Amino acid sequence: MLCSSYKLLLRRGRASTVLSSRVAFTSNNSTARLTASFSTQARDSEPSTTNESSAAGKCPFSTVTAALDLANSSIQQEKLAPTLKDVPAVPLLGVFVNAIPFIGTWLNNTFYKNPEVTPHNAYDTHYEMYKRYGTFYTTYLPGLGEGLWPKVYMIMDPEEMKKVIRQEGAYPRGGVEGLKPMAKWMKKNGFKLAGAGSDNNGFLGRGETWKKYRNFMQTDLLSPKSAAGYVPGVANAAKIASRGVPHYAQDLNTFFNYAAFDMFQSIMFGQLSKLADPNTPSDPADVEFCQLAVDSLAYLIQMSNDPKEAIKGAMGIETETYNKFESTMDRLKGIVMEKLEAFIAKYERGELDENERNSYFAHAIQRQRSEDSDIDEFELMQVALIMLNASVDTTSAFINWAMVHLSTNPDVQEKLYQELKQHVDASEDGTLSADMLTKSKSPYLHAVLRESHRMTPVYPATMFKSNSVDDIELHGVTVPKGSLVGFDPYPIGMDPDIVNEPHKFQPERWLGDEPVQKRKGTAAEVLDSVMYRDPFSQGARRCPGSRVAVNETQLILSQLVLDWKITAPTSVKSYKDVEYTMKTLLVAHLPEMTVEARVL
Ligand code: HEM
Repeated sequence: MLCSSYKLLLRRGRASTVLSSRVAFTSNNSTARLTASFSTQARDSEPSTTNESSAAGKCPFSTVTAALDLANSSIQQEKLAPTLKDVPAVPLLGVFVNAIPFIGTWLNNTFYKNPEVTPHNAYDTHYEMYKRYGTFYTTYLPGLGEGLWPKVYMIMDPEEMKKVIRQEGAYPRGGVEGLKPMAKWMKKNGFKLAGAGSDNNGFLGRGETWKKYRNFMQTDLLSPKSAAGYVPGVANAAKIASRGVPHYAQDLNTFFNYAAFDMFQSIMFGQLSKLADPNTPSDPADVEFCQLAVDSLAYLIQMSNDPKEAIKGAMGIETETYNKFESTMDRLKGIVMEKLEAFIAKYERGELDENERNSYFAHAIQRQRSEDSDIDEFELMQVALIMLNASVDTTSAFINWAMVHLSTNPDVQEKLYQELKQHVDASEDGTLSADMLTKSKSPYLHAVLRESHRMTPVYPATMFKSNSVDDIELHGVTVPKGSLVGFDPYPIGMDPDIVNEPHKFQPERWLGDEPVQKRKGTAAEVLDSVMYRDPFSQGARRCPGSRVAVNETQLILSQLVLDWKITAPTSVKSYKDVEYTMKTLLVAHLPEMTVEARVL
């Protein structure tokens, strides 16, 4: 769930073509120097945004200058500090000139030349934008930006993004804000989470309603201690799930959705749903829920990403996609509410077992029933529904990409196996524990996930924030209060001027202090910023499920690597041979793998 609507402009693809010329970065032999690249030289006054294109022509339908012709690119002459560039766009549809009926493609090909966006090319598109517009540009994304010109400032400098976060105020903008159809569905269903009056959009908005439910939701979930408390249950769920992998070798996408579901069920209810192990019975309602969770969010994101859908939605039109979304959510709600009611009844009868009593939901019932609580039981169930809905294909998307890299880099998989094996060999019962997964105990495991995030983030732009409090200076440009600023860390991590052999999966880049020291003072230094580290965003809206999602990912990958040697077919040599589709996030299409048992 997240930066949903942005996916628009920027989707998919392998960043197979890379450029050596770059805005904002200057090369000193092979080493690009940071000093210049991210320096923020103050300007006397706010410049108008510039489109430094060599204008193939003026579009007859707008005042916008036509897009940069790459052959005549002036990028090489770019100054040291990034100059704000402006992506050519049309009113309402923004950069999606193609979406204009009948003449859109001609118009775009002739004048605008904006990259075509498909559900399968986010990585390529993001890199292409970097190539054309550098590290600081304005783009126009309906469904994300607001109004006639849905403007979004895109930046890549972590220190500049921190300034935006500091200007967010008490009610920061959330990635979920663009999910208007979800707010509509919640209202139709009488959810208090939907907010009311001036606090419209509730949990998805930026007011007291968000704060109230966010506080309730993240308690017992987000702190390191709370998340660690769920590790034994998740480890158990992962161990059972791992048994199912040979059965799902042809359909690992389903396997990881089931595994993510199983692991989160152990957190939420302290129960073992065992969907990923076909040899144990499972509840058909759980199987149906998994599919509904994946489908409902995919429809939701599709509505935010498709400019026509976004505009129709803003006009109150219920499209075919909206209707599909609504019926999927209705069914999902039916399943979830029944499950929650059954759990509450069991709680009231005092029949929960020890694992269930220690679960997130059992604690949440206690908190909801405490004297100082301002949450009623229906609100509690709404919070749980949102969490359950967000817990399946977000986590599985993250795991999928790591599996792509492990299965195409057997040496990495072997090294990870050796690291993990020494821990389980030394343990009493051979079970993975929270202690084994710390960075100091399992540095290679952490490095594998960091490298996977660099090359194949679940979405290239990790956060969209608004400077709600005041105007702000970004790279010397005054950005008016209330602007939307997107942070796009992906391209820099894939730039061969900054990262050696960026298409090679090398966890060693993140091992120990030496690589960090080497990056210091170079353009690559930004990669060590906390802002570049993971896909969960930053600030008060950072994903509340981030810690448990990381634990789940580490546990299932570790268990799989301990139990099996998993190898991609020879036709899939690296992540570049793996297609992907934008759903809730970028979902890698996992190929059929060879699964061989390890002998412990
Ligand atoms: C690897 C898996 C996951 C990724 C990559 C991910 C990523 C994100 C991101 C980027 C955001 C937007 C943050 C922002 O607005 O700045 C977000 C929000 C959210 N995530 Fe996650 N997430 C994951 C797993 C989960 C899980 C397991 C849950 C279950 C609790 C969850 C629940 C939510 C909720 C409820 C929000 C909205 C929070 C708010 O607006 O305050 N996510 N997530």
